[in-house]
Amino acid sequence: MKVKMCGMKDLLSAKVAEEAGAEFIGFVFWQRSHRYIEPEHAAVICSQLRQSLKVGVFVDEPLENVNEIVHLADLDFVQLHGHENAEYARKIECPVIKAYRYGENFDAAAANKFPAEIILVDAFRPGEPGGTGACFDWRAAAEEIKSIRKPVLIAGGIHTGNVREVQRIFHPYGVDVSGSLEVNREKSISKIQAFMRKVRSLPRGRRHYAGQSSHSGSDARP
Ligand SMILES: O=C(O)c1ccccc1NCC(=O)[C@H](O)[C@H](O)COP(=O)(O)O
Repeated sequence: MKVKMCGMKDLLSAKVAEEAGAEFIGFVFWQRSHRYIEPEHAAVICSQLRQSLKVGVFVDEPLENVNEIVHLADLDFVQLHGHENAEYARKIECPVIKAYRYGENFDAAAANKFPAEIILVDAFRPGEPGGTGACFDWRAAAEEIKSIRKPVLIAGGIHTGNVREVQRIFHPYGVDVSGSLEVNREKSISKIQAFMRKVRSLPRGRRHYAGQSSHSGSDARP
């Protein structure tokens, strides 16, 4: 099961996450988030990452800004976390992760059709596009999420104490985690390391049922 650690704001945390084995490192380019990072700062951090895939998180951002940051920071993926449509996504100049919020806009049929490499399912909290620390109703969502024919990242309120349950219910391609890695809104080195230790200690169950694509292999690169 792959791990995306999101909301990195400093080089040390990003490097520790990479060294601990996180396959995806996320940077939030939505200015209203406390995890917002200036694109130039993110570009410096990205230039120091060797193995992890670099993901830029955007919320209804003008397309030209997104593509400018893709090239500035040499992003591997853009994560669309707002209400961006398919036409917008097709114009992004790198592979796309499309986020849906269970309880708001989640629709497995729409996810299957959306021009995205990976689908992320997050919790819905009105007025907060993401990074809420809330879980969605995993059991209620499980059957519908099973019908997604692409790699799926499960997000929302995941921590060392519940990631085993996420694996048991979904057997997802990966999990996305942010808030539980923080102390006083800053990433904690020990929490990053503890989360990766926990994930690596999980029994290797059956593989993800949806989206057995090239992303399910050991190399997550597009
Ligand atoms: O993290 C944010 O502040 C954020 C703001 C706006 C849109 C998306 C955002 N985060 C996207 C992520 O991929 C988070 O990791 C995901 O929502 C899970 O966060 P958490 O519940 O804190 O683990």
